[in-house]
Amino acid sequence: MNLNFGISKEVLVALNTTKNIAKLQEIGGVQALAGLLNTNIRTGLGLNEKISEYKQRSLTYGSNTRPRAKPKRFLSHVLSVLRDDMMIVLMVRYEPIGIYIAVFCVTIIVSAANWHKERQFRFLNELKEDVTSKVIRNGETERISSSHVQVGDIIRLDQGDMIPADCVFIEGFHLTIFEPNMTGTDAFIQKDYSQPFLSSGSQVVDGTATAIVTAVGRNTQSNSTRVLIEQEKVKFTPLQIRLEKVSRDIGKIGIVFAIFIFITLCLKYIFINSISPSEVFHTDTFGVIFRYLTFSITIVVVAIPEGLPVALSISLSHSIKAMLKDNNLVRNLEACEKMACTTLILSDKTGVLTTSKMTVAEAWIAGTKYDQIPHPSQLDHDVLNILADGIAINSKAHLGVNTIDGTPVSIGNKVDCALLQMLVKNFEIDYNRIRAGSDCDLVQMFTFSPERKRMSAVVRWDVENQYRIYTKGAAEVVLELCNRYMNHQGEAITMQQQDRQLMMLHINIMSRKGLKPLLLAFNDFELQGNNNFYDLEHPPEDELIMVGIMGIKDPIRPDVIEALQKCKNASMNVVMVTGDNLQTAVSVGTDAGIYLDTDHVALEAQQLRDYNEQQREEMLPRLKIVARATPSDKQLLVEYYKKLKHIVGVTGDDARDVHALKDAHVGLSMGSGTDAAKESSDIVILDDDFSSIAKAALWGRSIFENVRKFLQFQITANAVALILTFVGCVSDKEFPLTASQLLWINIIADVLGASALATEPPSDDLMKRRPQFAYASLITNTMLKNIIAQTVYQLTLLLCLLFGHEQLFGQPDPENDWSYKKHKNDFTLVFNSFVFCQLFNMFNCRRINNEFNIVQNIHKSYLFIIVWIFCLVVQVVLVEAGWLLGFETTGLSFLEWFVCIVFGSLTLTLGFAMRVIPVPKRDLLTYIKSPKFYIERFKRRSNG
Ligand SMILES: Nc1ncnc2c1ncn2[C@@H]1O[C@H](COP(=O)(O)OP(=O)(O)OP(=O)(O)O)[C@@H](O)[C@H]1O
Ligand SMILES: [Ca+2]
Repeated sequence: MNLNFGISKEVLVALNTTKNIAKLQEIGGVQALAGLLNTNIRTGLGLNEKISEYKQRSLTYGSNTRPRAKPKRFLSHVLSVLRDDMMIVLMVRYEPIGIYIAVFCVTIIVSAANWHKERQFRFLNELKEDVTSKVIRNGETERISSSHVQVGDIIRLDQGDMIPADCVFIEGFHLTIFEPNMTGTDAFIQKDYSQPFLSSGSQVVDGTATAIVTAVGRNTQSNSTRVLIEQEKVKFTPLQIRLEKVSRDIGKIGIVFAIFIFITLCLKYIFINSISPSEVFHTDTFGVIFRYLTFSITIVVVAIPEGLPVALSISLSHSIKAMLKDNNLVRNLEACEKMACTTLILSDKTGVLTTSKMTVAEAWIAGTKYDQIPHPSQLDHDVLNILADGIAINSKAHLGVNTIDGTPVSIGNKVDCALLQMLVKNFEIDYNRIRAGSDCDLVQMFTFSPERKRMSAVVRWDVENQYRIYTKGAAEVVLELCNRYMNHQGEAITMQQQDRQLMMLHINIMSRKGLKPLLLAFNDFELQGNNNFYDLEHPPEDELIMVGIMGIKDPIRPDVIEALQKCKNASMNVVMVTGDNLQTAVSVGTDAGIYLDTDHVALEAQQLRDYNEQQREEMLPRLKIVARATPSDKQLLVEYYKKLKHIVGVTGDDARDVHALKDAHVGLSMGSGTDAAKESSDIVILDDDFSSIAKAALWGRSIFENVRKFLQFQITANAVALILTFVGCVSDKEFPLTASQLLWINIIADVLGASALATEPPSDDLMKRRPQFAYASLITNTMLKNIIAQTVYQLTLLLCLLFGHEQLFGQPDPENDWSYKKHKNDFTLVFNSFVFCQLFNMFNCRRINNEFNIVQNIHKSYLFIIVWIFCLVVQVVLVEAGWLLGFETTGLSFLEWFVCIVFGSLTLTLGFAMRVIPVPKRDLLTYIKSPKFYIERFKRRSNG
């Protein structure tokens, strides 16, 4: 027990973990609980709660931050790179200083890349956990960061909110929460006095409530288990897994090469020096053999494309950062890759395709149609009052001002905000006065749901047992519930068949203009025997009196048309799924450019549900618009399209969209949407804009593209280096490239190449292609063509230099040629030409789809330029002054430098020539199956 509070942390924690109501009652219920926690269930933490007391609170009960693993420090990254066994082997041996420099460079660069990557993802994690909560403090509702929520805080929960900490229900209407369960059985649960315990991390799906916080941070039930789970799972994206495999396969080839080279070298040594078996273990021989071993290991290091996973990581983290600039917050790494493969997007209309800046454009009020909002003097007093009361009371929205810059902000449902705006601006009525007024004893609220497409509020009159219900909602739905309408004088008139038809006509006219027709109605009724309204399950929404229809305009976003066109070019289908009626949807869809051709289909969700499977399959490819849809329809659509082998992206903002968001390959939630939706999504579209989705696809595609660019570069360099070394070893040249040179080449081919090519900004051409097939070969035919051509060219060239050096340049004259120092000159020439070939080929690899402009957008690839210049400078230093560092090079003459540069730049010419040679469409590498496949097939054949 402590001094300030009447209840200990342990008791509170136990209360929520055991969900023990008896225990709560023993304490004396929530009211008493609040007392023990020095708080008030209506006004929240009090004024006298000074800063020191807030501190005392968090000292006693903890703070609401999620426990997390400590970030790895740079040094531990360095150590984990050094732990790489092969590096150690290279270091223990006495070697010229050059090798240490090389090892040092690799270590630092790889560690830096890993460290940077981890920081990036950590930053993202922080962003994605940045959730706010509404608390009542000093009687005012405040929005604070969830991490500042304290035990004893009274929090306000509305549809879509995330519950920030464990808490106990105080009061509310129809609170339904979605509790993600550790056992995987997620469930919707009704919460009230009988089930008052709310666990942190749950989402409010329906209703509203206030609750008192009882446990925060690591003391909450979900967090104590979550930490364990988070520590366990190291999740790789599918592409990462594939690249690991590619990397391993290439590594295996390298090992085979290395073993072969090792044996060849040893045998050659033994033969040439005709060493007898007894002399093999002689120290001299042993030293030589050990040197061969180190060399072979170097070959393995070169062969293993360590840069490949690094390239992907760099590309991923680079893309994620760039996507954030484009207002896409990536919550799940895998989503970036999947965005590249997405073939279909199920998009909401409101807010995504439209601006969601809603206004009332037209109205039908009490029997008269107005082409714009009427002046209040045009309306009967009673009519105006009922209209205003209905709008003010039957809504949870607010029009506020931004405290910082004074701009107006609207909080809550956008339709409701549009109506409030009309009250304030056109009718000059203060909705807050109505809400606070004596007429407004709100006893029950039936919040809006996309299924019911309407909402209602019930108020009690001063007169006993007299109540009034205000209902508003989708016009044709609420019209069904009305049997009377108000006329111009404010009298309730029974609705005849022809009246109803006329109303429908008005609704249709508004819809065809792309407006959302919203019907407002009310009814007075009596409820006998002091019935408790909290128990009322179904709202008394029948026999309503219709007051008016508001045509609400929601303009299309200006850049959406272009973005939709981009998706079309990229063969990404867009299907609009909306809760609006069919006519409104078709009108908006046509304007946006979704629904154009005669074979496009627009239908209501009900129709879709009624179709049989065959009808559906026939219609789905042409489907463009689904109207009157509920979140569960969205989920169904995801399922249908997945069956048709589509990679489906789905947008969602409502708490009820969580299932669709989770089921889809890529769940895209809206920045303005509910926390629940965000929590279940893979990408948060911060600005809600559809064009950001198109950009996400572009970045996703660019990841594949960049990995491929690097792959082409790396494989060429590897193949040439390995074959060259191999030929050198079996011939009389022994080591055409020394171990330190090979390591430098390794740095270029791996880490530097990865940094240069994996951070390339995407070109717009990417969005002119079909979506990436998720399991398409990573090496396309075009790449294969380039790899083979370059390898053949470079090898021919280098072997000519290696074996024909003297024929080409003549016998070096020791007196004139200052650079002639050792016989190693010809090796230096080979080394230098090799590096120059790679440097020029790096340009070729910038564009791997036969594009001719290989310097396109080069000014934006700043890392490419930096890396390239860095390589160039280091190379010149290594060649001209490398011997100082023990790098086993000699300087080159001007002629030799010229030759290296010309030979290197010829790779560009070759690259251009290759671009015109056509290749078959189907990836050749897909024909090559793993040995397992052939074994299986052989078994099948021999069996059948
Ligand atoms: N606050 C509200 N009060 C009453 N009725 C509403 C309200 N908001 C929307 N409606 C009605 O319910 C219908 C369906 O709304 P729903 O939220 O399902 O779709 P939406 O969000 O408008 O469209 P989308 O699915 O494209 O985002 C709307 O067409 C409108 O007529
Ligand atoms: Ca390597």
